[in-house]
Amino acid sequence: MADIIYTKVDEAPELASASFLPIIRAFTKAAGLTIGTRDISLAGRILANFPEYLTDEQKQSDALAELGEMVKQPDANVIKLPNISASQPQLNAAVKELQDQGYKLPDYPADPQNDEEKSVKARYDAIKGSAVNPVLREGNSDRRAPKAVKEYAKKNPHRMGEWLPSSKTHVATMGQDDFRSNEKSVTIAAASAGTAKIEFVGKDGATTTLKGDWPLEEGDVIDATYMSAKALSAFLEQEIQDSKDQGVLFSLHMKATMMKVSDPIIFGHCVKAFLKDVFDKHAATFADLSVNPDLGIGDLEAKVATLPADKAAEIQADIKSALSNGPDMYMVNSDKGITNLHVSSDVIIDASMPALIRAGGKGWGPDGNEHDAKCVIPDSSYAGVYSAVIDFCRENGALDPAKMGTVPNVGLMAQKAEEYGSHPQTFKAPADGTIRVVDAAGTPLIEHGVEEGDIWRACRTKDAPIRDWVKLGVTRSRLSGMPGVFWLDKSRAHDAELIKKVEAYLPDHDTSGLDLKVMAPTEAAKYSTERIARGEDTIAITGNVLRDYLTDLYPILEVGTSAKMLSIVPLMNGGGLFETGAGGSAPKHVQQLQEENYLRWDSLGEFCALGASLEHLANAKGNDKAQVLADALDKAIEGLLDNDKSPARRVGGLDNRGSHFYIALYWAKALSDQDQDADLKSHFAPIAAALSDGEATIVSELNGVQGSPADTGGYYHAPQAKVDAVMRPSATLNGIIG
Ligand SMILES: NC(=O)C1=CN([C@@H]2O[C@H](COP(=O)(O)OP(=O)(O)OC[C@H]3O[C@@H](n4cnc5c(N)ncnc54)[C@H](OP(=O)(O)O)[C@@H]3O)[C@@H](O)[C@H]2O)C=CC1
Ligand SMILES: O=C(O)CCC(=O)C(=O)O
Ligand SMILES: [Mg+2]
Repeated sequence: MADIIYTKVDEAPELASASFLPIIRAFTKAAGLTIGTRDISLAGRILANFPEYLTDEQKQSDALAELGEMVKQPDANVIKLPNISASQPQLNAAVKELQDQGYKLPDYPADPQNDEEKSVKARYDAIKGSAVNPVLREGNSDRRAPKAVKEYAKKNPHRMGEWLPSSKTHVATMGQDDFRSNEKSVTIAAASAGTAKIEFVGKDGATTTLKGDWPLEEGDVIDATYMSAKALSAFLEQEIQDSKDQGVLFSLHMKATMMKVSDPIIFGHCVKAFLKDVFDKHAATFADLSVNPDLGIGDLEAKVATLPADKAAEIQADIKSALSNGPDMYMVNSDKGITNLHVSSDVIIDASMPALIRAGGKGWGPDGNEHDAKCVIPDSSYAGVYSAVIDFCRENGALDPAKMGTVPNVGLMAQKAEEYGSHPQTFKAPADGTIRVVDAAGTPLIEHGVEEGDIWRACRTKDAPIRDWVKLGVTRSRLSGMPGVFWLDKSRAHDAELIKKVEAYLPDHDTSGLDLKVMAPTEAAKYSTERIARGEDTIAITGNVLRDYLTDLYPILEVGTSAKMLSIVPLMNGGGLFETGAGGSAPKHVQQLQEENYLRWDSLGEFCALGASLEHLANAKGNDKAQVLADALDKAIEGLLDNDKSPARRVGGLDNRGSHFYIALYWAKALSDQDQDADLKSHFAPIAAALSDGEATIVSELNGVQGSPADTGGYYHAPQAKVDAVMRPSATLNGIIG
């Protein structure tokens, strides 16, 4: 196995890899280290799952499965870049692109008619959504802003929108009949351990098994809950009307990628509520077209466009008038008319809510201008966190990045913890009846009366990850000297079980002198936000969903983006997984590259992950050269920030490729300046000199290509040679690195 595995992904970070990976390879080779790659891109995962449709040359191994095994080994050292968590439309588009390239893949069978189609659908469904991270995360999460990044942000505060006391921006949430309010939770006792099942019992007493094999171990915390479909619809209709009455944008914020079964259904309810008249009037036509509201207005429009012209025009006019009669909608792209409800994966809560708060509580409206917004977050489990921050900003004005403290996160995520591992246990109730979890001994553990269409789900949190998470919280608090807050609500069923475990496991550690407490999420958000405003730091020790939300929320407010975060996953078996940043794969950036050959992706997350990975390698294998590389990279990162060589946003500035040149230059300089390792010093001295002498030429070669379209030959599956040609345009730099 290579010393370090670097993942091949999609979109902007993958484009960046074409430029950065050759630099990594060249630098680490000098220390005798090897870098392997594994393809976890959406296209790569599709190809790996359909070998029987491909020629031998087209076949690809299942790199995700391999990595899933690797992360359980003590010597694992994996750098994980963000990948696409595909919605249905993204999956369809990737399949289409591959088919056009000559891969004879089957279409996605929305309504499978035979065993083969069922198998195809099941395989595609497994590729959808957040299918990668949960497999690799065999450890809990430690995400924080590196010191150099925080200091840079204080000296160079990013722009924050103004928060006015008159802002009408607010969060709307159900508060009843939702996942939070219906939750029940138990910790599995020895007598209940074994293979549990999930059943639906109809009004007539007939029992159907929804899931027959759910292995539970003693100590696991399980919880189950449901959201009432009727209550959800009524809530959405009321909030749509209220947006219109208040004259604020209507927006829906969810995580249809991670919560890939439940949230598309909730999204579909919202599409139907917003276009209620259209769905009522054209019910028969929509049934013929197999319109599925869960796929969004984008899919609806595509299906309507296949109708005879006059019918299509009639429905298109009805959709248009429904959109204009309703409240203004929060837009994904107002120039192109793409609304919040076009595709469920376009607006993802972890990124969308912080961006809105950073902008002073504003979202983009259909007129291309910023407006106050109603932020609909149907389930009330975590909605209060955003309300607390919004309320704080409304009362106190925007937070000041020049003075703010920091909120690092210790997140419980190992082994598919909590909601983010729940999709195999999420079901839409087939009829009125009862859904229940029955343990191996046949005893019902949890049950709920449900109505047809209700969304029911069960989550599991394993005991070993909880212990590890408590330990990581204590360790981080000790090392950083910061107080830590466990964001747990004793009035919520699942959290109450977790609090018992936290109380039981904390005494295993030396907590003397540490300030550790438990607070409900809304209070914790208020407390932590008040503290950052005063320049004070507080570790948020949270469950998996809040890990995801807070590691975008606070970084985006503190340092402008979550791309600059250090994101470490100490694997439970001793290895290291180093995630880059905390954000996603930034589709907008790819578009900009295609249109004007400019990539504004900031690879600082990759730089930080590489540094942490090298340091881990040094410690785990006693490799001194790896430590020298890590220390020098640290200096290079400081240099990059101090000299402002991160990518600018627009053509004319230094882009991603230019920032890679500077990291190489500063890294080589730091290596030739150090005295711990004479071999590395002498190896890098001429490289540093060549890079330094070539600076003007290299920068002009890199920047010279900007301004006209770039062709990478594909979006999901671009030929490497084409990507390399676009991403490595400086012959001078390539010569030195090569
Ligand atoms: N770990 C993972 O694998 C993750 C994957 N995803 C996936 O990523 C995709 C897009 O998600 P989305 O919610 O749009 O979030 P993104 O983080 O991709 O985009 C939000 C915005 O954040 C800014 N941004 C993010 N990263 C960087 C960076 N490195 N450099 C500069 N700016 C950055 C960009 O802002 P601006 O436009 O202002 O430049 C971008 O448009 C989805 O498929 C999603 O599932 C999402 C989160 C994590
Ligand atoms: O895996 C995903 O889909 C997103 C992950 C994410 O947003 C995160 O871990 O912060
Ligand atoms: Mg996230």
